[in-house]
Amino acid sequence: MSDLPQERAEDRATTTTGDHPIVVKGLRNVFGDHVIHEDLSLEVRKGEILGVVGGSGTGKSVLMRSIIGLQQPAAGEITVLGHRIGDASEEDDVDLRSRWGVLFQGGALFSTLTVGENVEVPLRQFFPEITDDLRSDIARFKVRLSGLAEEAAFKYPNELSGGMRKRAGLARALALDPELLFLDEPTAGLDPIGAAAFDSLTRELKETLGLTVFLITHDLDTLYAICDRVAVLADRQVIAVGTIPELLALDHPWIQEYFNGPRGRAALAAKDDPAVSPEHEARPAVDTSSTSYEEPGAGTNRPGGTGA
Ligand SMILES: Nc1ncnc2c1ncn2[C@@H]1O[C@H](COP(=O)(O)OP(=O)(O)OP(=O)(O)O)[C@@H](O)[C@H]1O
Repeated sequence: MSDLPQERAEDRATTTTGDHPIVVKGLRNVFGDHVIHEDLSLEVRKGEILGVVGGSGTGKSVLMRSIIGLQQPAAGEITVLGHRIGDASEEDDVDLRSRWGVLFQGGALFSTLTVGENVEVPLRQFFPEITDDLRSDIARFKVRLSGLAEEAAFKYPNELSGGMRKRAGLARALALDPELLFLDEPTAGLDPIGAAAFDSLTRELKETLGLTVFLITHDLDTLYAICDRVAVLADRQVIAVGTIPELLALDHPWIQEYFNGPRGRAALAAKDDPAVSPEHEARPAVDTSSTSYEEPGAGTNRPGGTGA
């Protein structure tokens, strides 16, 4: 293991869950005889966007599912917002689940419901007492907050572009004003302009809403553009956590290949070039006044072809 996680292991002794809304210790996940995680530990800092990277099949999604209680680990302790996952009473469990939002790969929208109705699903589930009108108003607000025109609330998922579906999934993830946002490959399948716009939206929402974001991605541009730190999964563990410069200083072969390979260097060059950085988008990422269905962020200069 590199120096970075070792330092973090020492930090753990003094960790308060207030500073670290997500704390994972000694996690083990196994499917049959396939060990996915072994003694995996990770802490997510309050208010950060933590990028989670690793080769395909290293267990990024399984880690996320373990944190949100959808995957029962074979061993280990997961504490989210001060509550031990798996140990909470049913009431605490419901309270906890209302404090995070999740954008699954592909959006996971109900195809027979409109976007607005999709956003209303968690509102109905967790706040059954609110009126139909208020629920509908909240849903339309979340749709706008996610950078879609309000009219998109009345569309079905199959009437939307891939980028708009991601935003619709984001609107649903934001339905309950969460403290934690989990994003599983949010820019996968988006064109470079749509991906850059989604990155900017994520950063802007994190800052305006005070979110802590756990973001699984293969997209190097996303890592450079918006992540405060990056956690690297390899060899069944989180082998390092740090800023990209900190990770680049490590000599782990996968980290070097990932960040210093041709795509990594291209993403770094793009970040350092003011002409192509996300701050220079022609349109704001969150355009709550827009009434058009045009993909938000059109006019960005994100370079193409950098998704790993
Ligand atoms: N329910 C399950 N039953 C059996 N094996 C599973 C299950 N869920 C995940 N796995 C296996 O666990 C491993 C890790 O899967 P996971 O989806 O977390 O990988 P990942 O790092 O997110 O990959 P990718 O980057 O390709 O999305 C894979 O080998 C996968 O086949």
